[in-house]
Amino acid sequence: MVIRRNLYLSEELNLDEFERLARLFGLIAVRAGEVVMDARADACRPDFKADGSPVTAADLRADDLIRSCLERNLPDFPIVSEESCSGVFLKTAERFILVDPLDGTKEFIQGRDEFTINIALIQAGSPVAGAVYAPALHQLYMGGTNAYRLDIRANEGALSFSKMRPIEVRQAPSKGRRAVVSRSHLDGATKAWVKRHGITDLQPSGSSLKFCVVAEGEADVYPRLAPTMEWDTAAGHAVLLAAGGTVTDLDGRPLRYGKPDYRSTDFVARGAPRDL
Ligand SMILES: Nc1ncnc2c1ncn2[C@@H]1O[C@H](COP(=O)(O)O)[C@@H](OP(=O)(O)O)[C@H]1O
Ligand SMILES: [Mg+2]
Repeated sequence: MVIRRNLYLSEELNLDEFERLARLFGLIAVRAGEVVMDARADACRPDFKADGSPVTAADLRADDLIRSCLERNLPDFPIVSEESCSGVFLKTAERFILVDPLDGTKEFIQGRDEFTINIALIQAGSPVAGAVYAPALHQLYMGGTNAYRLDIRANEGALSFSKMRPIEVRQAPSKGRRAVVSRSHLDGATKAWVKRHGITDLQPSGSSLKFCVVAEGEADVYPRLAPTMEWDTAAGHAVLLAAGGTVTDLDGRPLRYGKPDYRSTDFVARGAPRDL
């Protein structure tokens, strides 16, 4: 798939800026997904970063591609990416782009399909546009003003945005609520939170897909009382906001971006259950 220069600036003029950005991020994420899938054979030989987390050739190749596409299309936007984070804290940037070129690296290495490419725009500390793409599942989620899912056929030459469908959170049932939880990082505090709220229906999932599951009304809540980085959550957060959900810290304040070291706090992502 070819991404034309300045697609963001020249096309889709009838869309508002956040919708155009979400689509541009979707296009770039799908292109990066091809790179990740091509590198899947090397996934069983990861390297390890200084913090002990795994990194594969796929992470690095996708990161290169995403950065070069973003720099061509949005030259004025600073980029913070998991794999090429310069360590410079962009506190003064009103707008910046957060990238996780491969989220769910553990799932990727283990041969599972729940891994994603994530690109989001942060404006004044909030995610205002984002795309999450799961290449092994062929599922693209985009959130700007509205949220959409687009299922991609293998070897599709060009993305057809006319086939995307709007998604929104569901009204939580009074009984039988479902929580989506981390498959690889399900910790004791999150288990206790779920138990305290009387939820027994747990859906394990890898990567930022957890936000998308809530955004499309397949689950009611995603509690995360374990560490994440801002690039893990920004794109999924944008999709969920656009679908009508919320993401707050444990005191109920909206989760914000642009913190020192890009470390997130614990959070709860919700569809529509205001009492959870
Ligand atoms: N101790 C830790 N500190 C910071 N982030 C952590 C962490 N342990 C896990 N994570 C984050 O949690 C993400 C995966 O969460 P999950 O397993 O729920 O999908 C990882 O993303 P990557 O897979 O991109 O490294 C990683 O960034
Ligand atoms: Mg990640």
